[in-house]
Amino acid sequence: MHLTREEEKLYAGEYGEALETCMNLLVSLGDIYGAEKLVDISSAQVSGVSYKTIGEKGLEFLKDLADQGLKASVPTTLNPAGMDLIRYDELKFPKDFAKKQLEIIDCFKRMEVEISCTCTPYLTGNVPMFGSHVAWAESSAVAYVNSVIGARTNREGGPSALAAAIIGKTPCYGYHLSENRLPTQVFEVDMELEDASSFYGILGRITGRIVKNGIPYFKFKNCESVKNDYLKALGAALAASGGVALYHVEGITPEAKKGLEINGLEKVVIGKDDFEKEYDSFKTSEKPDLICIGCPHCSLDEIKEVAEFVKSENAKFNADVWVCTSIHMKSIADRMGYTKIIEDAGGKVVGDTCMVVAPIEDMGYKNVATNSGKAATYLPGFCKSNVIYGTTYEILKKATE
Ligand SMILES: C[C@@](O)(CCOP(=O)(O)O)CC(=O)O
Ligand code: SF4
Repeated sequence: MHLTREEEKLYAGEYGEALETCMNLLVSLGDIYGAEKLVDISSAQVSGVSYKTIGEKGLEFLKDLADQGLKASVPTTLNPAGMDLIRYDELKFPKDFAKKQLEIIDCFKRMEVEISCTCTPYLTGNVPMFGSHVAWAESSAVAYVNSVIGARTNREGGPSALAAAIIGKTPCYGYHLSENRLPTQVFEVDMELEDASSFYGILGRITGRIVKNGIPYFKFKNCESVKNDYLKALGAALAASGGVALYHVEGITPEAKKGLEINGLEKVVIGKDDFEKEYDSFKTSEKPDLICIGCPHCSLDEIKEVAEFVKSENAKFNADVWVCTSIHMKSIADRMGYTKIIEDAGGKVVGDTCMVVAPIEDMGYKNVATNSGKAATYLPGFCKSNVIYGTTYEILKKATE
């Protein structure tokens, strides 16, 4: 890989061992994947924040970097933590877990990483420009920023995104190069799109399994009903059930709008039967003990939908309801009165964390209802939960029965 003189110095340890370690990680990755050079990034999104997912080893690694005085050199946001960083006691997060989680957060703070703790940084100020290079971790955020925004990132892991944030560069290979951003398979959705993010979660689960780590190109019938929140749900499910980092939607996503060659690609038609089969796989008589909305983290509109459910149904929840979001979005929901409506009905607007990275299995939750295709894919493995799947309305309704 070609390095500039300055990069060579970093690599040779002339600016200290800590920066050398970061540089080493980036150059090794670049060498493995055949990058010719490093490229400047305009932002980073770092994952690997929950004590549940990184454990003691991860905490020690972060402490070591922070102790050596390393700092992010580009705007850098952070993935969800394992708990609400304000209300962890009230929400009954285990005390020793909370202590460790706060230590992790302290490390990131010292490294000047924004303690945003959200997987939807593109809703809270980390919005790269079309075509710009970034180093993002968190598979749903990667899918969104590549596909909906048209910025360029590989599916980074926590350490490589952090190293890129510190150096301000990432190895230029994979999705950073135009020739690797072309569709590999066409999916024609041969039915009217439903006006629900759970529909897109199912679509993402089905097509993700087929396309694996390729680049799907979607053809939809009634594109006008597609909202950003639905693309957020689609990308998240695609990235969880397959290894997708980028997808295109005809007439909607920016690179598809500029025109992409799809002649000669294999075409798969997805219809009602496929959806029914997938919904059937979740049929269960279990009653949920936790109902979770917000994977990926809720937009303001999605929080409003829950508040409107409460108002129109005059709802009182008799199971725990978590509406997971960023503290940015929560503070607007507080102002708009949505939080009060939801919490007066017995729900909680939970900041900074989610049902997957929180230690819900240690908090006594077994049967978890979700409207997210991604959460439905990860809950059994990450949290040993049984999954109940449905639209926002359907799963909230279960909390009132
Ligand atoms: C499951 C996931 O959304 C959250 C866990 O990630 P982490 O703990 O931030 O590494 C990660 C991912 O899909 O990239
Ligand atoms: S599991 Fe879902 S809510 Fe949690 S960090 Fe990943 S996308 Fe966000």
